[in-house]
Amino acid sequence: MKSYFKINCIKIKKKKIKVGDKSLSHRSIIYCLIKNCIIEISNILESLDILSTINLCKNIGIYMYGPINSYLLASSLKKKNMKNKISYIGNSGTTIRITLSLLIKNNFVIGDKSLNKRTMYRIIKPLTLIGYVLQCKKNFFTPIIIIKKNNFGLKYNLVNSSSQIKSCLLLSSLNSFFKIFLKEKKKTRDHTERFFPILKKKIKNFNIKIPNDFSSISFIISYNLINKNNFILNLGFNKLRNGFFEYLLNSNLKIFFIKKKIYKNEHFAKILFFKFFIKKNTIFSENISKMIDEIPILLLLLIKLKNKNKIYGLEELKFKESNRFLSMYYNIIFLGVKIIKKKNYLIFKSKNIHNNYVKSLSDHRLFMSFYIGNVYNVKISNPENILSSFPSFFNLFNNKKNNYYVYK
Ligand SMILES: O=C(O)C1=C[C@@H](OP(=O)(O)O)[C@@H](O)[C@H](O)C1
Ligand SMILES: C=C(OP(=O)(O)O)C(=O)O
Repeated sequence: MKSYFKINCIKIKKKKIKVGDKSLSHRSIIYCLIKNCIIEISNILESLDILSTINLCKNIGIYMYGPINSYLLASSLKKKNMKNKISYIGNSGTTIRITLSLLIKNNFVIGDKSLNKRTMYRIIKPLTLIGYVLQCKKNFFTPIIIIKKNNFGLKYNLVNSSSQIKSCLLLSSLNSFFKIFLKEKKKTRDHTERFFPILKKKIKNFNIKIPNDFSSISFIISYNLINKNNFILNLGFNKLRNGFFEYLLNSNLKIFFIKKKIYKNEHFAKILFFKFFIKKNTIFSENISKMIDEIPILLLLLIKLKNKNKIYGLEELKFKESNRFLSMYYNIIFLGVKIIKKKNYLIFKSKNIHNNYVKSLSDHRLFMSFYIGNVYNVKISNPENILSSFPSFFNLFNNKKNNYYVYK
């Protein structure tokens, strides 16, 4: 009663936000490749990365209706007979990494300029140990084609903390007689594992409701914290993905859980956020895998809130849409912030930001982070990047003070 009374006394900004979780949207679609079933997905993310997965599945022979109004219906009860197809998957690393083991032989997967420069060694190596024969470009770049598939067992130490590699191997073992044992150095998001009990059920009809994407919501959280607003948000709440949230809590963020529920093994929450003072300084490497996609916005939030900070364990940032470790470093330096780069960590001390240009390359999180960092008078390149994960971004934050330019 006491807390309800307090909530009624503070000014709250409410806005209905619908931005389905990217990781869960990818996974819900590809379950049709594993099981013969009909899947109805609501609040699916309608972004370019998800359209890449949809495209790939259609190419393999899955019937699909949508996405329309964040709704998608997929059926694999009767498959079209399509072989030797070429699937273009844009710059979606998750699409290729989690579906590769499910593809049939002689299907080509090709990405855009940025994906074609991201090494696929991290999945090709373990898949080859399982018995796959794959062909790809020099340096393990896409296009990739599966020549032969054997599914032997495997005991594998995941040296890279990556949920994409883990999911790829787990999914490859699904239709196999042999077992796969994986050891993770650091725990990573477990959406794939959470869906396994549901897949084992003998029903042919699933309904999946996808929660809002915590990574996209982190931009909204940061924007409101910078502007000192109280606000309520609905979001997905996976404990292996809420490192950004835990960091804010440890830095004295005050929150109140209005609602919590579990649906199909995934956690949903409605949270009221209010009051925030930064207290903490160092972020250690054991926390990074839980906030891997939120690092760019966290860096800008800390810079904006005038803080001195160290962030360790950033090696995995080098394998994203851009080498985020370097691209964040160079862009921040150009804005006049004192920042020191060591092998895998950054130390920075914030101060007022200069006017300058930011190159977001082909990286959606870079564009959105610098935009929310509210660095007025800074020109940010390639606004079209937002289409990868957050197409409604400009509906929520069009402050007309930021400028863009196109960099080719
Ligand atoms: O499994 C997933 O859906 C993802 C895992 C993460 O990548 P890594 O597995 O390479 O860390 C994350 O950065 C990506 O946006 C989505
Ligand atoms: C790294 C990301 O995605 P992907 O690997 O699917 O390109 C991301 O969304 O930040």
